[in-house]
Amino acid sequence: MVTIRVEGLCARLGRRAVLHDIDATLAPGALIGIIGPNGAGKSTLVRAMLGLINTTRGRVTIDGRAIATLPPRERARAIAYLPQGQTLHWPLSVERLVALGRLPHLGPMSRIGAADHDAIGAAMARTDVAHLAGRIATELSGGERARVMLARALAVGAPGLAVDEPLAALDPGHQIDVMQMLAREAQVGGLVIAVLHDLSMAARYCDRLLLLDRGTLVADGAPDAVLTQDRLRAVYGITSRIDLTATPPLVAPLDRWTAASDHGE
Ligand SMILES: Nc1ncnc2c1ncn2[C@@H]1O[C@H](COP(=O)(O)OP(=O)(O)OP(=O)(O)O)[C@@H](O)[C@H]1O
Repeated sequence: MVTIRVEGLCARLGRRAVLHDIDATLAPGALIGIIGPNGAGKSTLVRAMLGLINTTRGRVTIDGRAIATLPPRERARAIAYLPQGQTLHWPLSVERLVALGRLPHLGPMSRIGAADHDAIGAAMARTDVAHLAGRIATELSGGERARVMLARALAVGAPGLAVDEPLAALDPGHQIDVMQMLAREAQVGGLVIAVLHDLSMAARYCDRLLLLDRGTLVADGAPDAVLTQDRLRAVYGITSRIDLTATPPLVAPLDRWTAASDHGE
């Protein structure tokens, strides 16, 4: 089990202040969605939680230890990370690519063993890529590649999992598979953090949502507390239809908000 604590976190990228005074404790056993418009700072927050960028103020701890002091391999074993829209440069087979997820567990001279093979096989089965094992990863479709990269993250077998836009490029069936898989990871005690743009999926599967707007955490709570029409209008600039009591819950963006929207014009 792993807990991430973010206290008064501020971050700059280049000359731009990107995160402003973020406070949140992310405890195990929950699927936590990070939502917000393009450029709001979602990926930056995830990267800051993993110690992958320098922060200007505040601190991040993993199980009470400052992230900046954790050796990279230890951090990688604690929280597996699927970055947004990775490009592949090397023509590796799918199986070898997924096997890279085991690197944080291997010493410089050690070889992959039975436990590693089990983790690789299980990760490929869970992301429905076992049938692609022998294919060259650079020759896959966008959605197939996305699932292979997710398999690599799962193969780590870490108690924490941070995935940045895991649904991008996936067909509806595989989107549901991935969200169900993330929810199951959380149910068995994992800390699962997912950057999402699909608000219906976020409402349906996440236990908690963090809503970012221009680098500020403007809402943090259960989906029904966070996803309101007023908030979506203020943050995304849209009108929406929201029915969180439906099965499954629905959040449908309708239109760009304008002053006329409030008068039904
Ligand atoms: N290397 C960089 N130098 C300067 N600014 C950057 C850099 N990388 C990102 N930014 C800016 O930081 C802000 C936050 O970016 P971030 O990628 O965290 O947003 P996001 O919420 O994940 O967006 P998206 O939904 O588009 O993926 C944006 O305004 C972006 O333009």
